[in-house]
Amino acid sequence: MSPSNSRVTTPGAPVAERAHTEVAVGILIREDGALLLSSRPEGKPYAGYWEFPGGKLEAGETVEQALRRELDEELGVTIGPAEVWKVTEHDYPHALVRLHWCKVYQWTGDFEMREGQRMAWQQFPLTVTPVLPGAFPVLDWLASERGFEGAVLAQASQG
Ligand SMILES: Nc1nc2c([nH]c(=O)n2[C@@H]2O[C@H](COP(=O)(O)OP(=O)(O)OP(=O)(O)O)[C@@H](O)[C@H]2O)c(=O)[nH]1
Repeated sequence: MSPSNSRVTTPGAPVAERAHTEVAVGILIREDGALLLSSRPEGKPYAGYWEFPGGKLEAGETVEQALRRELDEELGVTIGPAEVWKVTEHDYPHALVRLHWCKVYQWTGDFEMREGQRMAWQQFPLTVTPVLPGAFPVLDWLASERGFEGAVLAQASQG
């Protein structure tokens, strides 16, 4: 389930054509393996779509710093160590994004949806809908790591 405008890339690869927007994304994984998804707040492109929490890097930030700041701003939690696991790109009409995906197993604080978004802990198949297309490749990798072979989105959430 990888749409043609999504692709895997190599960190540090040369950039051609449109400039990329660099994005840090956190895959928060609970002890039972559940994954945290949140909905995009009103006023943003793709408002209401479900995504992994994160946001754009600011000037001078590393991916880990940006992720720590975004998760504090959006969810009110302080994350433990976060290392980049995968890098993908997605070409949206509004932006060409490069997504730096980090798995996060430790955090402190109570979840607070500070931007009016919703959150859901999800196992495969995901039941939230719709999901941002830029997240599809990573969902496939996470599912295959777990030996989950069915559709990653439950029937009702496939669009
Ligand atoms: N956080 C997040 N962003 C994703 C995912 N998949 C994906 O394609 N994106 C894209 O990455 C970009 C993230 O930008 P954003 O608008 O959420 O970032 P931000 O919070 O810094 O926004 P702002 O400061 O402009 O308000 C968007 O273009 C979004 O469509 C995902 O799973 N999580």
